[in-house]
Amino acid sequence: MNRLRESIHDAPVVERDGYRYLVHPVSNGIPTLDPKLMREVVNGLLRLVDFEDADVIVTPVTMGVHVATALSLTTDVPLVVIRSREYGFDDEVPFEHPDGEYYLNDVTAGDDVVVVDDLVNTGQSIAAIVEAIDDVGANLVDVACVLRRVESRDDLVDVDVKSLLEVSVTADGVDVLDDASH
Ligand SMILES: O=P(O)(O)OC[C@H]1O[C@H](OP(=O)(O)OP(=O)(O)O)[C@H](O)[C@@H]1O
Ligand SMILES: Nc1ncnc2[nH]cnc12
Repeated sequence: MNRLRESIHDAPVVERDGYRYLVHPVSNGIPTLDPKLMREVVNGLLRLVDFEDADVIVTPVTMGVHVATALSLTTDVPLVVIRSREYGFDDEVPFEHPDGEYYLNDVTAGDDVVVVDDLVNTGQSIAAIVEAIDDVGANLVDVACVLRRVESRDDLVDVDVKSLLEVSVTADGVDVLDDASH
């Protein structure tokens, strides 16, 4: 059974400032995240992403962390979380993110990096992260997310993002466009 696809149809949609927000266990932490769904997500991403030679998995706060943690536990690839708080370490790299200033730590030149997030919509967040990783001289191996909203796909500049499920959130509900999760 494809739990991820089913979970999309069960997910509530709330409207916030004219933006349709899909409330999904993976991308919001509510409704309750079933471990079986999480396992399916992890197994799907393991098939999609090349972790073989990765030195580090990078994810931004907040809702990419549990996905990246599960992948780190499964692959033994260490994890770095991009924070919105400054720690002041020597190699800390501040960068502009759509949500304000973010900080990349512990990724250095030559590292092979896999970027993971729960959801990509406009791609602006991912684009900022990829630029920061490029600026420190690290190599981008793969960028992957669980859910890809396609409404704003055209805003995404020059970043190849793999996703388990492409979804469209319309006034009539949520459509699944492409499913790579099984
Ligand atoms: O492709 P974009 O349009 O840039 O949007 C994608 C970002 O939005 C979500 O984070 P959100 O801002 O909801 O923050 P959160 O993870 O702290 O909930 C998601 O986790 C991505 O990081
Ligand atoms: N966490 C999220 N859930 C649903 N839609 C989103 N669009 C951007 N972030 C989102």
